[in-house]
Amino acid sequence: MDICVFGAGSLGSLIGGLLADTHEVTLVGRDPHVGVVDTKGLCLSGAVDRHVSPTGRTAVPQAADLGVVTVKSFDTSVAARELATADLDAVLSLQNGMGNEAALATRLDSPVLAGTCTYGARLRDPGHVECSGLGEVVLGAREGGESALADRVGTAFDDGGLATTVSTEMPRRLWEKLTVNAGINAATALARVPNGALTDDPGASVTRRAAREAARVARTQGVSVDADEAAKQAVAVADATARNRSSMLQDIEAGRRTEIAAINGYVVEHASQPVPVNETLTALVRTWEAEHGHLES
Ligand SMILES: NC(=O)C1=CN([C@@H]2O[C@H](COP(=O)(O)OP(=O)(O)OC[C@H]3O[C@@H](n4cnc5c(N)ncnc54)[C@H](O)[C@@H]3O)[C@@H](O)[C@H]2O)C=CC1
Ligand SMILES: CC(C)(CO)C(=O)C(=O)O
Repeated sequence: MDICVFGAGSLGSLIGGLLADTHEVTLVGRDPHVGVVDTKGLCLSGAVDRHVSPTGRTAVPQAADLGVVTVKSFDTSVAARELATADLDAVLSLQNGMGNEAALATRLDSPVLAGTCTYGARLRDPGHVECSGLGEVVLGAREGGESALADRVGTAFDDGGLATTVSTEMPRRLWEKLTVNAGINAATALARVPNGALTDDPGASVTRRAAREAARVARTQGVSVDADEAAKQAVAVADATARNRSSMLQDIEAGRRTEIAAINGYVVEHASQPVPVNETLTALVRTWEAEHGHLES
């Protein structure tokens, strides 16, 4: 399969790198990283130890069987505009946060698949990405149901050695991931603590309440997510990833824009009843972003 990974930073480089021995992979990102990949190859380290040779470029190729989108959620619209210039048989988002698939589908003619990813990745140097943890990719039709296309992409990922599950319930899967991120990311970022700090009160109380609020909003959107189960799962993931610094904490520590709008901000935007914990977390992260010049356009 000819695969174009658009947004070859940490996650895109890891996923593209893992697939590069089995498929024709092009990493689309920014120099110096993609330039080094194209001339010297890509080194995978950490939980995976491999040197692979995907193509690296800064612009979208003319055509590919599959476009995999791994930009941060706030770059999805720009990514869609650039991907629209290519002839793609399908597009798959592996991003965190909600709204990415809809943003892609409204701008692209290609069918858009939804996906979640629990592999951990961190770009260490140009041409070098570290796998900070093995996980799995779950993918399927973005509105749920059976999909021959999802089956084909799932088989291609499986053949490439990625732990992959094809799901007929992607709306629920995406919301379940969102309840976890709503419970963990902003709280750890604001408190400047690893995920494990949220396994006991007072932190766990914030995590449970934010996850419950998100689950309730999911139900108003017609997606059945149990609030108590979501609360338990968010704390369980915080425990299972206790030593992780969440992606939002890493963004804040690096002075980068965060994905708050696609996580707690999405919960607030789609709530028909007050969601005070998500409102507070969103406002405080946005306050930090305003102080650091990341006002949303
Ligand atoms: N890093 C991880 O372990 C995981 C990340 N995710 C999610 O995956 C997404 C990506 O996360 P990361 O890889 O950590 O972010 P990242 O910032 O390392 O990678 C995104 C890359 O896209 C590039 N990019 C953005 N717009 C571009 C454009 N127009 N043309 C070319 N390149 C462009 C950026 O330069 C950057 O290198 C996020 O939604 C994140 O929440 C999900 C699971 C794990
Ligand atoms: C599940 C969690 C919180 C793991 O750190 C994550 O997905 C993130 O950091 O974005």
